Amino acid sequence: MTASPFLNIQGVSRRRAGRAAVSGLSLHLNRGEVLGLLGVNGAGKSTTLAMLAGALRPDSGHILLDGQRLDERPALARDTVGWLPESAPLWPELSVDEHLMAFARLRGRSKRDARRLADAMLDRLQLGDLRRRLAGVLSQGQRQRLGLACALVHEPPLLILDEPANALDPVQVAELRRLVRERAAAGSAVILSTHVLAEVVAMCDRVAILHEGCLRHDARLGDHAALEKTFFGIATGATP
Ligand SMILES: Nc1ncnc2c1ncn2[C@@H]1O[C@H](COP(=O)(O)OP(=O)(O)OP(=O)(O)O)[C@@H](O)[C@H]1O
Repeated sequence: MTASPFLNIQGVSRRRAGRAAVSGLSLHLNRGEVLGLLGVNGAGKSTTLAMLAGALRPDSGHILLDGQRLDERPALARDTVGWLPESAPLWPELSVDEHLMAFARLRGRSKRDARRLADAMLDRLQLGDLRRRLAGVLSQGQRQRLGLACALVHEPPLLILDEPANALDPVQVAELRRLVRERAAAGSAVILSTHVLAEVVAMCDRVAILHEGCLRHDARLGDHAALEKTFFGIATGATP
């Protein structure tokens, strides 16, 4: 008997501003896997990720995490998911350290546990020197790193990253790649959206391509040239 997938998206649709943003999406992901979600602007990537994080409700269809329906267990996303949205939701008047403590506590960790996790994350993302700095005065790349740290701090089994390399310098992009592979090796399922095909090749095991809200491709990753051909075929309409 095959075990059911950790993340199981079953025929999910969602309209936004009167138009179909995601249509009948079915997709699954196992622990330890890294899935890259690709698509042109407006393809429905962020809408999909927001639904997985429990921040948007599907109009129809179901999302199951570890066999449980997200819509029936409101706390499930909070406990299970780490989400870096397209623009990291930070409080300008809180410090880097206060953010990490707040996120770990919001995810149900004890004060002592939160302290341990926050310290580990400050160290891991080289944010130690910035720990007392207010989020409101961080550079764009530093804010992105803090957003990433907030998504990761409670060591979530499902990690959802919406364009995680945005604003990061090349050193931090390399660190991001290591971090993603590390989380997957530790048993997390990771789904990330990006516009950079090289990021998918560097980080992912599988790639899914959305076009006009519909899943058009879901396969194990080939090389860069094969991915480029598939992506442009779908994006330009050359692949029917
Ligand atoms: N807050 C919103 N209100 C209304 N419509 C929205 C909103 N956010 C997105 N949409 C619409 O939903 C559709 C899918 O958008 P979405 O942001 O999911 O695409 P995306 O693939 O993430 O795009 P991008 O690569 O540009 O970030 C688009 O038609 C977009 O205009």
